[in-house]
Amino acid sequence: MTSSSSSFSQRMAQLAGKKKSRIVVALDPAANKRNLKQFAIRTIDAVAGEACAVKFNFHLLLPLSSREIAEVTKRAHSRRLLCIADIKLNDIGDTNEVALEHLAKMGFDAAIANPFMGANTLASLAKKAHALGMGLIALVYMSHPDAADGYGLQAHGGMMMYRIFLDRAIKAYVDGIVVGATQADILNEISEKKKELKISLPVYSPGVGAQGGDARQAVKSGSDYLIIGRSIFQAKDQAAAARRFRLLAASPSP
Ligand SMILES: O=C(O)c1cc(=O)[nH]c(=O)n1[C@@H]1O[C@H](COP(=O)(O)O)[C@@H](O)[C@H]1O
Repeated sequence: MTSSSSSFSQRMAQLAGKKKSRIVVALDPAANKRNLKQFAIRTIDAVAGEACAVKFNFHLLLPLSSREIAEVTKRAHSRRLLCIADIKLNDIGDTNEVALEHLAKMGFDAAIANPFMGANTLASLAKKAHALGMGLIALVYMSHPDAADGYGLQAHGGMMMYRIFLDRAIKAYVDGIVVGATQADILNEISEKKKELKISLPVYSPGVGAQGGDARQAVKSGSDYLIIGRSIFQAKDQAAAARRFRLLAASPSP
């Protein structure tokens, strides 16, 4: 799907519209799980009708070969799911670019990066991603309990780190940002900021379910897509679990 002429954000929006789904399923098997490729393919087949993308973290990217990963991304594409590589990239420009090139070859449609790398390096990376036909998603405020230790720091001059990251993400023309579903205040603030700036910047929110975040509340606060792992792939009936979250996200609480 990387060869398509439309942007990653457009492809996500189209699939989300067609499937009436805001769900991105994180394929994060435990370290002792066997047959990882089969796990990924089975999960993809189960959730394909309920989700618009799948996300690969180091759970799969480290143990599988690049050929196996390419087979899995191909399967996902055949089931109309986009593929996001979650490597939270944060390095010097040259290294970032080599990483993106490898991910593009394996069939990824987008990658997640950390704006901590710096404003110019992030902007170059977004440009590189677009040249490869990929999207870039930037972390702005993570979902875990001590995310405030980094994203909630006050930087030099008194500005909060997450506001600096948001500013970098906007100026770099990234295709989306990550803000935890557990960060309702930040989601609301960013939603207001987007309205004020009249920009459309898709917000991807992990943290629903296993981490305690609420799907309906997150969407009400401004999440466009929900990244959900354990609550879906560990369910006995993965399709039913994905459907439940799809429907919850489709009807945000009043
Ligand atoms: O970038 C991410 O995807 C991410 C950012 C974040 O702030 N919090 C977060 O949990 N994630 C990822 O989202 C997934 C969440 O999985 P569950 O907690 O099992 O739903 C994992 O792959 C995390 O690495």
